[in-house]
Amino acid sequence: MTALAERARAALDPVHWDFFAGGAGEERTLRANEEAFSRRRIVPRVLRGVGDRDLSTELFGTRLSMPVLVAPTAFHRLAHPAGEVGTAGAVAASDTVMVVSMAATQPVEDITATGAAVWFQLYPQPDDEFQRHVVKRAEAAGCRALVVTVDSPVFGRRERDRRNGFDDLPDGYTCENMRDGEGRVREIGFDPTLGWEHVHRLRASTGLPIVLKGVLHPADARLAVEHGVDGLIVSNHGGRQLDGAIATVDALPAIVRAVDGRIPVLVDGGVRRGADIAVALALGATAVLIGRPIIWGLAAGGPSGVRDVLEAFRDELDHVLTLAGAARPSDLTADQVA
Ligand SMILES: Cc1cc2nc3c(=O)[nH]c(=O)nc-3n(C[C@H](O)[C@H](O)[C@H](O)COP(=O)(O)O)c2cc1C
Ligand SMILES: CCCCCCC(=O)C(=O)O
Repeated sequence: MTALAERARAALDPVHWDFFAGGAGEERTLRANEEAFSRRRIVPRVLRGVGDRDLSTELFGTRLSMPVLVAPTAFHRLAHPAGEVGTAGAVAASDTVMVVSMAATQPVEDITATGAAVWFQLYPQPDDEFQRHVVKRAEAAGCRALVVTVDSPVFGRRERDRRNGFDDLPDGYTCENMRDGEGRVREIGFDPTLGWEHVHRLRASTGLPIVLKGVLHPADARLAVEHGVDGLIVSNHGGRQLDGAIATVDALPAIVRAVDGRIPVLVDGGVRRGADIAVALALGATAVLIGRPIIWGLAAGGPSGVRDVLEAFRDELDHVLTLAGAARPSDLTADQVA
């Protein structure tokens, strides 16, 4: 465990630590994500006159200062009283993008009011009318893209949570963006009957870019492009859904080949160091998302802890790029990963 994770663990209620840290089943996929990055080796290029580096990256009309986004994660107020608003403040200061979870514990309007660039994550909701309501609210709040999580036809078996009896937010906390037109908080629906027609309905209901999160098979990546999706996140939900699923960096190359540059491909799961980001970029990802380390920063140090995590990733990536002979993320190539 990293020193930061240890500080977070010390700050958190043990049941909440298990919720944040845990995965599904035996947590094979949770471990596999980090192990798969650890196995990769970078093959540096030399004498390339790298000079000043430029880490900035554009996604759907937003310029990010680095190819690192904050992944959607639930329940930030359980990590720190500053909650998602605190995380967003750090994201604004680091000039990148926060993907706000549908299970956020603060209203999306308060989160975008920090000035952070925000995308809104949505579990596809079986009730179309309610889903339209949530999407319109995210649009009105200024969210710049919708991230639709497609790896959760049912909720994963989180054995730590089952042992701890943790199945709901404690009193005093709610999923603030699950309120319906009457202001009542709805349960998040998980529906195994949903298919591509659901994406069509969503496409018809919003002009925002739609990014599918949780794609691991190249055939699904091809279908996503055919169905008019604007971007993909190669993700296994940080090992919280299908235990035994392929590690994300192992799935990435085939998906990049299937997409063939038609839409951006992002990846998350197990990204812990600047070298992991460089590997993902070299294998064709446009950017990565960070899940648990952001929560550890928030739990251990509040908004400034999140800022420290983001700036550490920037610093490490810049260092790795220089040593690998790349002035920009796009200079890295797949032949630089062994
Ligand atoms: C505590 C926690 C809550 C999460 N909540 C959501 C969520 O609400 N929606 C979602 O699409 N993914 C959710 N995820 C998955 C993350 O978006 C992301 O895929 C994963 O955390 C990346 O792996 P990493 O934690 O190893 O960086 C959650 C992950 C964690 C650890
Ligand atoms: C009952 C809804 C809880 C959503 C929690 C999100 C989460 O932990 C995850 O997606 O992982």
